[in-house]
Amino acid sequence: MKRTDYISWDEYFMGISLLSGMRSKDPSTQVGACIVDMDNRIVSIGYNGFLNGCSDEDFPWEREGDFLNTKYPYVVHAEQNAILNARGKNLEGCSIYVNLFPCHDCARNIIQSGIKKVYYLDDKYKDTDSTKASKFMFEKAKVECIRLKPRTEKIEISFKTQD
Ligand SMILES: Nc1nc(=O)n([C@H]2C[C@H](O)[C@@H](COP(=O)(O)O)O2)cc1CO
Ligand SMILES: [Zn+2]
Repeated sequence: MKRTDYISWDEYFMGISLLSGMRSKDPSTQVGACIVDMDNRIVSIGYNGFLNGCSDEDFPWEREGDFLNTKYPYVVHAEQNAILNARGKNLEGCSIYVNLFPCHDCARNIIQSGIKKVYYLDDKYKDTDSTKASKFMFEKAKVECIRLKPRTEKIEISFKTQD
């Protein structure tokens, strides 16, 4: 008889986003994104971090202070990294799973890339103009935004072996 406690597609893809976000070195917010095609194949993955080929040590993780001394001008968002990691593959009709609602900059890129669905978990910046602009653009561009309501709060993975 087949197992009944297997994880759903949504839990699987959001789980992969969360696991990817665990690679992030951002001390305050870790974000992961997973792009999936219409056949439930993973096309690309990303998380928020500094620039390829540059030492992380050269950039600040500060949230406050002079703009140039904060992370904000330098950090590449998870969604943006996922889109760019696809290396130009056609993303038309794909979905993106991201554990935090996309900012306005990522929203523009998501729309322009052809992604048609955004699955998200957290909306902690919902009162910001950036998120309001994202929602306005997604609505105009007919990109569907779906807040996932997971069945469980936690999924555990184990590296334990049986030998
Ligand atoms: N959707 C998102 N994807 C992301 O990758 N990020 C990243 C950018 C920063 O590294 C961090 C937000 O930092 P903070 O302002 O919560 O300390 O998360 C942020 C958002 C929120 O719009
Ligand atoms: Zn963003």
